[in-house]
Amino acid sequence: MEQLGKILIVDDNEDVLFALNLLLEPYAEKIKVAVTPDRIEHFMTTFQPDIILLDMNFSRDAISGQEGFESLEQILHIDPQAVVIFMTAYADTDKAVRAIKAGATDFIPKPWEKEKLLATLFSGIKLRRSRCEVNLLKEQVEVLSGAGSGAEESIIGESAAMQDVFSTVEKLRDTDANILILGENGTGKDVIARLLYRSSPRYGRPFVTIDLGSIPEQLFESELFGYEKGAFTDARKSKAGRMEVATGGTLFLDEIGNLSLPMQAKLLTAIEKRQISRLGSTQAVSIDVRLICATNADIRRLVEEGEFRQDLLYRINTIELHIPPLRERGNDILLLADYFLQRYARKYQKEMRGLTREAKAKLLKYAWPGNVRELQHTMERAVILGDGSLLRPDNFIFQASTPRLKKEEEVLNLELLERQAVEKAMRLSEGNMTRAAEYLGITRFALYRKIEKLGL
Ligand SMILES: Nc1ncnc2c1ncn2[C@@H]1O[C@H](COP(=O)(O)OP(=O)(O)OP(=O)(O)O)[C@@H](O)[C@H]1O
Repeated sequence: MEQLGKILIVDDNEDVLFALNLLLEPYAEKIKVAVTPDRIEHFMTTFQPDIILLDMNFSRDAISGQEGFESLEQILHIDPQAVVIFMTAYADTDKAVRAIKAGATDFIPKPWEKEKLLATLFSGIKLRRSRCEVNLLKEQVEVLSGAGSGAEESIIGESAAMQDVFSTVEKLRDTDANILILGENGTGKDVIARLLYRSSPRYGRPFVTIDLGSIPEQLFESELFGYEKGAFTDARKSKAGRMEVATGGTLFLDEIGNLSLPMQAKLLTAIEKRQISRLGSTQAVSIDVRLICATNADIRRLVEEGEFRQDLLYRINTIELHIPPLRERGNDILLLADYFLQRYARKYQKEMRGLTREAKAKLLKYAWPGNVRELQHTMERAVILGDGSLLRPDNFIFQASTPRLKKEEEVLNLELLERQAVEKAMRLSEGNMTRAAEYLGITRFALYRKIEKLGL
């Protein structure tokens, strides 16, 4: 049987309340009654009714309907999507017209005819549902209008490493698989996430981003799942969470490594059940999102250290895309430098054509720990401060001038490993050389030699 949702009846006549309760109980999800209008606000925030049956006349002034109009105004102020159906024993068309003009949905004279009352309530609930849907669509449109940003941006990359990335994106063109994008800061994970979205069957539907690195932990839940009015002190009106807004489309969770363990559990449940509940609500909402996640963290190490749930990782990494650091993209550095030079020369109206040979060599030699973002900022600074038609080496000043060791190289560097082992053994043995040598499995004499060699 079709359901009427949650109904709030506001009437001071106990017989009316009793009769309505009896009549509507088989059809309603839940019914609450308020015998005075001053209880309306309480029920609007705690119960969030779908339909409100409102008596026009309370005791103060029995026939003008004034109190009813005041209550209607109060209800619509709290929830502009509210469906309010007026009831009065003094039915007259003038008041009905006034009530509809003031925002009521319909009007029922008392005593009512059962069939007519039910028909009015059923069209009321339909209206309520479509109003809520329209509201969600409006939020989605807002999101969509922001999703195009960056669409006109070119993605530069001719190196083999980037061509690999593009060919994987191409293979994923018609799939709905969840993707995990891994890469250092500034490598272009966000750019690739948007490319995946634009080449997916969900293009044109919402693309919703949450940067988990930039929102405070206590807001994660309300951002992801939304909340009902009154769920917490500042929740003055209900709001759909990003998962709900993304429904039918794509949800991009940036910096997923920042998600706390309790939130990981909630996200996992939402993905598995394909439904969420807004904070302050017990009603489940179905969601259908394609997940793209990104992180610069070593996610497998986080799993080993118990900081990231393995089962969640399996859910989000159907396909893993590794975005190479800029220092592994060879000549792409120069292509990107040229691209940013043109862009900023246009922006700052400078007559700049390119870079000298020496400047190019300097850019190619540098390790770019901040990757494409660092190159972009470097070029912007150089264009602003530079003069002449070609940028020279002295237009580029880097913080780190020697190439950094790559992470894996650091891990495999024997001397570094030896130094760390000796330092650790000394720490554990609290300076006792015999014990330290035992920890390391070498003689005391060999340990002295090592300490000398490593300059410890
Ligand atoms: N291949 C590319 N071609 C052109 N511009 C790029 C490319 N890759 C990245 N960019 C630009 O570099 C900047 C950093 O890229 P993006 O924000 O996508 O990196 P990220 O890996 O998501 O960074 P973070 O780890 O900080 O989230 C952006 O301005 C982006 O437009």
